Amino acid sequence: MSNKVKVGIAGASGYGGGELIHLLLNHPKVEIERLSAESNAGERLSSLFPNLPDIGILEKTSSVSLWNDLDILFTALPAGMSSRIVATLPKPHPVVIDLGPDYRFAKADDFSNVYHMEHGAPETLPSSTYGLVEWNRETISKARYIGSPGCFPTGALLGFLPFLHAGFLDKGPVIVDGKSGVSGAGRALTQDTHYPEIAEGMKAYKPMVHRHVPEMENAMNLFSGETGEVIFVPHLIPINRGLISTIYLPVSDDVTPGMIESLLLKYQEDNPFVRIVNSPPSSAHVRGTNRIDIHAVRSKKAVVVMTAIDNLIKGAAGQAIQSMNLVLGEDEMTGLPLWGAFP
Ligand SMILES: NC(=O)C1=CN([C@@H]2O[C@H](COP(=O)(O)OP(=O)(O)OC[C@H]3O[C@@H](n4cnc5c(N)ncnc54)[C@H](OP(=O)(O)O)[C@@H]3O)[C@@H](O)[C@H]2O)C=CC1
Ligand SMILES: CC(=O)N[C@@H](CCC(=O)OP(=O)(O)O)C(=O)O
Repeated sequence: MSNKVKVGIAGASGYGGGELIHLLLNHPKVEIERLSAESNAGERLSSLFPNLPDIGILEKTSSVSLWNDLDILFTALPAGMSSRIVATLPKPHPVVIDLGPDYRFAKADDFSNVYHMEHGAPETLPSSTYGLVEWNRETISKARYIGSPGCFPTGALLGFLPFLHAGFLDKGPVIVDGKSGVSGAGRALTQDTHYPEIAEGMKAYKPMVHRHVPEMENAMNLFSGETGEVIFVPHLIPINRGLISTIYLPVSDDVTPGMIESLLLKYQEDNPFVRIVNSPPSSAHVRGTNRIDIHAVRSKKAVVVMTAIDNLIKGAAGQAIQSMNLVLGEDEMTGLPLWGAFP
């Protein structure tokens, strides 16, 4: 009998779910036991993802018995769905790692204010935590429910938190300019992500009102104690994968380039998926990896921090597996790609 950890994936027909399967097939400690979908329930995995092997038929997410005897359940579902599934599961049930937003806020009201819906299982929130691994390892390793961060908050928080934590921020807001590839919007067709609408053009969307603003502000407070404003404007750019964040941080005069360099080198030393690079990072250099590349420059009154991640890996499936590794007591890098192909 195999002594591998049994995992299930709810939402296996989407981009997040597909990337989880791709990565978990190369993970030495786990066996993928169950896969589910909604409109695609009944389809074979390889007909939905010809890049993946034919490992089974996707069942209906709402069949509760699917998830009972697993060790880990990944949910890659629209907002509100994973907590509704959790509410139906008899206890004890697997540790739940949600790629969506249901477990990103500690309070049900905060979730409801941002997502305009009820939380499906508020009684589970005290056993949950935010899955930003580099800043929350200890708590993640003991949590029952993990809310993996959104893709934009991942790229931004991992870039600006070291500076805030070190007390370098001067008065003023943190400004984040985010640029995401189209897979960030999920697999379902919409007019905004339809090929002619997005190819050969770029645009900002939801300036200042994106749902990732409260998520960033909440995590900023949690991990650095700062309560300031995050000004965030996301942009959709015509690439499949990749997310770039350019962050403008007002800093006091006594923060020298030498202090910035030592801070970032220590950050890299402590975090195996953080790489400090000596020129602005490219989405092409992190594609297919769980890395975040970071570069920072000092101007007269600010530090500009530039980060690049693969939105489907470090921004979603890879980061969720990094959390799973902590829950399992494994090295956090197990089964995760540090380097990728280029070009
Ligand atoms: N894409 C990204 O870069 C990132 C995504 N996320 C988050 O991860 C989650 C999944 O995103 P992503 O994979 O991109 O989305 P997709 O749209 O690609 O996939 C959504 C999945 O949810 C299923 N689904 C849709 N409606 C329902 C429903 N009513 N009940 C149950 N299942 C349903 C779909 O099933 P079917 O195909 O059968 O309809 C599909 O498996 C979202 O919460 C997203 O915000 C987080 C970080 C980054
Ligand atoms: C390009 C694009 O559309 N990206 C998505 C963010 C993807 C993500 O991380 O969303 P969740 O917070 O729901 O997990 C957006 O801006 O809505």
